[in-house]
Amino acid sequence: MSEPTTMRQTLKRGFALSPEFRKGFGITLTLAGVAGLGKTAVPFVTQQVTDRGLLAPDGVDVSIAFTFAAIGAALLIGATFVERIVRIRMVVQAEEGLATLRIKAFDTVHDLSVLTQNADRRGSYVSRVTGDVETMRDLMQWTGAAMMIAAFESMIMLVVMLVFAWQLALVVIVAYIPTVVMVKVMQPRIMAAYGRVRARAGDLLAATGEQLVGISTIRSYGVHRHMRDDLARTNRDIVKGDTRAGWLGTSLFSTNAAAQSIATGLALVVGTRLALDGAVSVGTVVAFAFLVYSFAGPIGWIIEMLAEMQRALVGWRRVIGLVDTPVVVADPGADGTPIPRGRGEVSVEGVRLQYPTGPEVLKGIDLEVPAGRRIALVGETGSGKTSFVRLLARFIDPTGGGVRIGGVDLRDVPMDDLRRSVAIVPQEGFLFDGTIRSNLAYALDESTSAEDLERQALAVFESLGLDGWLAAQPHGLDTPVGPRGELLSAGERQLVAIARAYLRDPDVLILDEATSAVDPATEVRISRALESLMRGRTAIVIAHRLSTAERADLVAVMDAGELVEVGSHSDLVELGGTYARMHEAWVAQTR
Ligand SMILES: Nc1ncnc2c1ncn2[C@@H]1O[C@H](COP(=O)(O)OP(=O)(O)OP(=O)(O)O)[C@@H](O)[C@H]1O
Repeated sequence: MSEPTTMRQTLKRGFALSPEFRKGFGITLTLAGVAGLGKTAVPFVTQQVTDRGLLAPDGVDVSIAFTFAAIGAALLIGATFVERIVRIRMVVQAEEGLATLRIKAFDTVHDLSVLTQNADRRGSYVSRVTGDVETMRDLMQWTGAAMMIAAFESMIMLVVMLVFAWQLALVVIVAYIPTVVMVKVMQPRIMAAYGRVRARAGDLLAATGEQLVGISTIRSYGVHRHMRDDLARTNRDIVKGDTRAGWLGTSLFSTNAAAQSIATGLALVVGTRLALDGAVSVGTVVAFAFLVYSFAGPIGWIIEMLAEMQRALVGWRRVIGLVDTPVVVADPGADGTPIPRGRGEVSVEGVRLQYPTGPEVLKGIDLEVPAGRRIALVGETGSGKTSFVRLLARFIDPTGGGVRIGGVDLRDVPMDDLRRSVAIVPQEGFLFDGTIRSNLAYALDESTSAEDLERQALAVFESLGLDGWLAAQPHGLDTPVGPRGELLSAGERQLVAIARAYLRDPDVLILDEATSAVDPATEVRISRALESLMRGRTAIVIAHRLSTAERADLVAVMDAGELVEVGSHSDLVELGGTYARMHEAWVAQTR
C-alpha cells in the first residue's frame, strides 16, 4: 500500500482525491481572514478608547470613548457573523469531501483482487474506510480552518506588535523560540504514535471480526480466554500509543503556557520601563498587553489542536494508502472486448500462477473445454483446483499464459460483461441479509422492474424443479434469509444460490461442489437443480465426489499444480493412471 509519508504529500494527494475539500476554499479562507481582521480591531479600539477617550489631554472625552467602543462592538459582531458563515461552508465541504473519499475507498476494496484481500488485510480495510475517515471529520469541518484563522490572527498580531513597539515585540518573539523548537521536535513523534494507534485499531477490528465469525469454534475449543488475551494485548497497545501521543501533546502545551506567561511578564516589565522613560505611551503598554494576549491565545489553541491534527493526518494518510493500492486485476471497461453471447468455449493456454506469498501453484496448464460441455476437475486437496477456477472467473490474473472465453482473453473483457458471461456457484451459497427475492435481484440489472423480477424468479424456480420448495417457504419469495442466509439451511442456501446463477443466464458456469452433507431430499433437489442449471452451458465443476466426475463429459485431473490427465471418465479409468487409482479407492470406500 503506497501511503504518502510527509504532511505535504498527504495534503497534496488528499486534496486531489477529494476536490470538495478545496472547492471554494479560497472564499472560505478570505472570509476567515476577514473574521480574523475584525477581531484584531479590539486592541486598536482599546488604545483609542484609552489614549483619545479616557486619557484625553482635555479630560475624559466620553463621546470619543463611546464611539470607539461602539465601532469595536460592531466589528466583533460582524466578525462573529462571518465566522459562522465560514463554519457552515467548512462543514458542507468537509462532509462532501469525506463522502467522496469513503466511496473511493469502497471502490478500491471492491476492485482489489481476492489475493490482496486476504484475511489480515480485511480488518485494516474496514478500519480505513470507517475509523480513519472519521478521524478526519473534525479537522475538515472546523479545526483545519480554525487553525489557519488562528495562525492568521497571530501573524497579524505579530505585525501589529512590531509596529506598535518593536522592542516589546522582540521580547515576545524571543520568549516563543522554545515553543517553536518543541513543535519541530514533537510533531513527528506524535504522528508516529498515532500511526501505531491507527494500525493497531485496524488489527483490533480484524481480530474482533474473525472472532465473531469463528465464535462456535472458539466456544467448542474453550479458547475464549486465550482469544480475549490477544484482543487485550492489542487494546493495551492502543492505550499505550494514545497515552504517548497525549503525553507528547501535553509537553508542548506546557512549553507554550510557559512561553505565554514569560512573554506577557517580560513585555509588561520592559513596557513599564519604556513608558517611564517616555519612549512609549501608557496606552501603548496597556494595548500591548492585549496584543500579547491576542497573539498568544490563537497560538495556544493551535498547539492544543496540533495533536488532533496529527491524528487526522495519520487517518487521512491511511485512507489515501488504501485508495492508491494498485488494482492488480484491471478492468478494461468500455475499451474492452465483450465475450460474444452464446459462445462459452474455454481455452486455457500455458497458465501459470504464483501467489506473492508462496511457490508456483499452477505450473503451465493447457485445457480446451468446448462450448456447452461439462468438465469435472478432480485432484487431491491443495492440487490447485480452486486457484485454477479463480483464474477462470478472473478473481486473479495468471502470472503466465492466458485464459480465453469465447475467443477473448479475459484481461480484455470488461468486468461487467465477464460477470454476465461467467457465474460461480461456490460451495457455501453466500446470501445477503434480506429475502430470497432481494438475493435473486443481484443477478439482474438494476433496471429490472419488480414485476419482471417476480416473473423471472418464479420461472427459474419452476425450471429448476424448485417451485414446490419455494411454495413451502413461509413467505415464498419474501421469506427472510437472515444475515449470511443463516435462517436457511446450508442446502437451502445452495438452492437459492443456484437459482441466482440461473437468473443471470451465463454461458459459463463454475461450480464448486459442496462437500458438506445435506438431508437426502435437499441433496436430490440440489443435484436436479444443478443438472437444469448446467444444461446447454459450459460447466467447470470442482468435483469432490467421483459420481459427479462420472457424469461429466470430460474429467481433468490435477496433481501438484499440473494437469496430469484429461479425458472421459471411462477412458481415464481404462488408462490406469492417477484417476483410475482415485476411482478404485472411491469405489472400494463407497460400494
Ligand atoms: N490466497 C492464497 N495465497 C497464497 N497461497 C494460496 C492462496 N490460495 C491458495 N494458495 C495455495 O495454493 C495451493 C493450491 O490451493 P488450492 O486452494 O487451489 O487447492 P485445491 O485443489 O482447490 O484444494 P482443496 O481441494 O482443498 O480446495 C495450496 O498450496 C495453497 O496453499
